[in-house]
Amino acid sequence: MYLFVINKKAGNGQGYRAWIKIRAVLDARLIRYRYVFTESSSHAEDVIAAMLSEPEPWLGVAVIGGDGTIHSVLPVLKEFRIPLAVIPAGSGNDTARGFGIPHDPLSALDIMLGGQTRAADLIATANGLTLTALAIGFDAQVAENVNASLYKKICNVFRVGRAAYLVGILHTLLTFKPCGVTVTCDGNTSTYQNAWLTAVSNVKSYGGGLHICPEAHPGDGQLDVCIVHGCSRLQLLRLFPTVLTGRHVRLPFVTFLRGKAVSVAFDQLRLALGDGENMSEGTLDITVQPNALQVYAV
Ligand SMILES: Nc1ncnc2c1ncn2[C@@H]1O[C@H](COP(=O)(O)OP(=O)(O)OP(=O)(O)O)[C@@H](O)[C@H]1O
Repeated sequence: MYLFVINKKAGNGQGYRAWIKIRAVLDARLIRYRYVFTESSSHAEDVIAAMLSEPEPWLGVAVIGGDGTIHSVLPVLKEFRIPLAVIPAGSGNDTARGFGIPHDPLSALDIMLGGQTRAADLIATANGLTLTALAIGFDAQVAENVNASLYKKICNVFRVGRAAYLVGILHTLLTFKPCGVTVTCDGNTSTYQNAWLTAVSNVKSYGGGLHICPEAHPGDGQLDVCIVHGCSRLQLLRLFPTVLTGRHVRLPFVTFLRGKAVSVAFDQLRLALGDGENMSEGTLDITVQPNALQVYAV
């Protein structure tokens, strides 16, 4: 028995359209499933926990939505030890990208029905679990601005979700001011002046395909950290096209760290997002939870 969790709003309605296609295939192939349309993160947690408590032989929870919807089910999947299947229907879809899951809903369904799972680490903070990446500082502010914007909706209509993040970078550059950050990684502490962002990542990309930590692997038991510091606005602007391909690793104002426990303290209050969802605004103590989740992937 599979449980489908559908966020109709994800990707500006892509969630619902994907579900219509998926349901037709499930019915035609006589696959046993149940489904639920969730309204919010808290609704999802409650309703999924109640359903998974029923004595069914649950094979997996398939999320039809974006990274935020997946984020909402992580605690319950971890608790019940049920594998996650991803049917990408959001605007960013970095979870799908990180696990090599195709964008087409029926191809993604085939990955789940293929039955192969991979162990994935989770990123843990006092405010909850994250699967893809924690974005702290400028990158979080970009995502926050994008989520609240009209241009995200327009880009989703034209199925160019990534373009919304590029507009968001320009928008955020106009107001954001860098400050110092102190990062402790597995006990080693360093301070960086004029820091724009610190990303703590489990997969290579965030923000709809920005390869912020190109060496990250979701099952390696490690957190990959990228700190961008000591550069001008123009240099930051020129950094982003290079992040699309991961070429920013060569830039002198980009520092990478890797470890199991990371603490990030900006000198000023900075927004932190996990999987694109609001996590906190203060110092973050972050640890990796190795192999805490199974994900259907090839
Ligand atoms: N389980 C859920 N059911 C319904 N709505 C949810 C759920 N979890 C989160 N949400 C809300 O729906 C919003 C959109 O969902 P989601 O983040 O999955 O799609 P997206 O923003 O289009 O894609 P992406 O996160 O991949 O860029 C979230 O930001 C959150 O406010």
